[in-house]
Amino acid sequence: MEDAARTNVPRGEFDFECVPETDRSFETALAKARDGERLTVADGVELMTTGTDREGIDLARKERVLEAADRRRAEVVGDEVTFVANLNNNVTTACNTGCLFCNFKNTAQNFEADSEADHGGFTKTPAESREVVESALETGIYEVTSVSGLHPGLALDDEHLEILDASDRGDLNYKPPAAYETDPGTYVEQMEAMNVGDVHLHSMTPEEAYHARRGTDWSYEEVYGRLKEAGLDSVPGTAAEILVDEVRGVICPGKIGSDEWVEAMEAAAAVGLDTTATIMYGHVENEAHRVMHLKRIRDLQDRTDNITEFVPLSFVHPNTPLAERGMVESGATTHEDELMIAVSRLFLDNIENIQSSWVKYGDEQGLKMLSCGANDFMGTILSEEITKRAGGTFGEFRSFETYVEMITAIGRTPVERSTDYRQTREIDPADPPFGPELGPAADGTPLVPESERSAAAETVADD
Ligand SMILES: C[S@@+](CC[C@H](N)C(=O)[O-])C[C@H]1O[C@@H](n2cnc3c(N)ncnc32)[C@H](O)[C@@H]1O
Ligand SMILES: Nc1c(NC[C@H](O)[C@H](O)[C@H](O)CO)[nH]c(=O)[nH]c1=O
Ligand SMILES: N[C@@H](Cc1ccc(O)cc1)C(=O)O
Ligand code: SF4
Repeated sequence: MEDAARTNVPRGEFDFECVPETDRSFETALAKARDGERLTVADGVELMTTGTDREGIDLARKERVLEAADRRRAEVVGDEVTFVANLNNNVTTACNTGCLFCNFKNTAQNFEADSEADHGGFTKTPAESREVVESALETGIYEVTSVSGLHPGLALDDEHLEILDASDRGDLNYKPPAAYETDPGTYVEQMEAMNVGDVHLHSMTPEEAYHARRGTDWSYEEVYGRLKEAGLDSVPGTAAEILVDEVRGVICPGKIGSDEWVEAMEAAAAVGLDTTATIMYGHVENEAHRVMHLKRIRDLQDRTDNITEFVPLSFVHPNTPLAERGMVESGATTHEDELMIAVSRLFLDNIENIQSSWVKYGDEQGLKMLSCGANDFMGTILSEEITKRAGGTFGEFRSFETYVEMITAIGRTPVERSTDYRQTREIDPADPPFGPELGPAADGTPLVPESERSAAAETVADD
């Protein structure tokens, strides 16, 4: 009875050990933040809650936190707002991991060759992935981000397939690829397929790397080493969610634990790959969990120094199991979102770039975040499935023109960047047209996504 009640309690009523209580004061924490001193978790909690001495968010205090973060942003990275010309290419939505915040996935059984189910998901063969990337590359894109469901037929490479085929363990989340209507190939084959013409391949989250070594004694170094060989350039630090196991136990009990996530990220760093880091917040967790997560990321970066950006991902709730089961009624409020960005900037003194996601916040609030501590405004992405399927409504593409217009409207400088931020190009707003120039096939021509390209061609044909 108690168990059932607990899994259905609304937001804020979970039985967590970590709670936002401290013996510090908001004023002391803010003074430390303004002086650039390294913050403790207690300091971070004071800032994130605008003081544990008061109920709710104190709006005057919130403004002071945002101001401190905005000032820090200006000191660390100046007034430039960066963005990248990239494409999302998700390989498959088949996944049995069962994360309760996710509506991107579809039950893998529905993808089997003999299934009649109309599941609405997709799997791409390596050849299909290559086509998507090739076509985007022609338009001037130079990064492909690829994150996918943990398809039971996906293995690292042929050697991994052999190991999985020979195993009689029933707990490996494996079924031979031939059992599925569409064969996704192996991870290595997908990397090789997407590694077209100097494109930067940003793929294989720690959760995917875990899937790519299941049933073997291979280390994460071994796995990331082979993937790098196949063309992988950097690793998306998603699957982090909240790196506190009592929260993971509620929202993603099927996922790797926090320690293993960190282990995989360290391995990626050890083989010379850059990574990003994320937090997905605004579901069942509290402010203490958010700051403990930041601490784990800061500690990791102290050791690896390979995290190029931190990305707060605000939970999108409408179509998710968490919402459907009545475990949450909404995502974070705008005030919480702003504090999340600001405290990330102040707490993560060893990560230069804080990303504002227009997918999660929309244009207006996404721009506001650039004055709350964020300095990066994501990428063009061309297609988006994760947030859309969860019920997000902010679309799937932003053109360079839109970026330049938005960023200049808030008095900041638009700057095109490479995935790793090592290459940047300031854009002159008085010199249109605007298009990517940093990639191999990027000659400044404005980007037009595939859907609009065919629509435009039809219009011409109609005339
Ligand atoms: C959908 S997974 C795909 C990659 C891989 N299956 C994994 O879990 O790492 C990528 C990330 O999307 C984010 N995500 C999923 N559902 C979301 C939602 N409803 N709102 C916000 N972010 C979400 C999570 O942070 C998750 O780790
Ligand atoms: N914040 C979101 C991102 N961010 C990733 C960037 O687009 C880019 O790949 C990264 O900065 C490396 O250059 N991507 C999404 O699809 N959705 C987001 O909400
Ligand atoms: N795929 C993630 C976003 C993401 C991807 C790559 C990153 O490096 C960071 C964030 C989402 O939409 O939720
Ligand atoms: S977040 Fe990733 S692992 Fe979890 S259900 Fe969604 S696709 Fe699967």
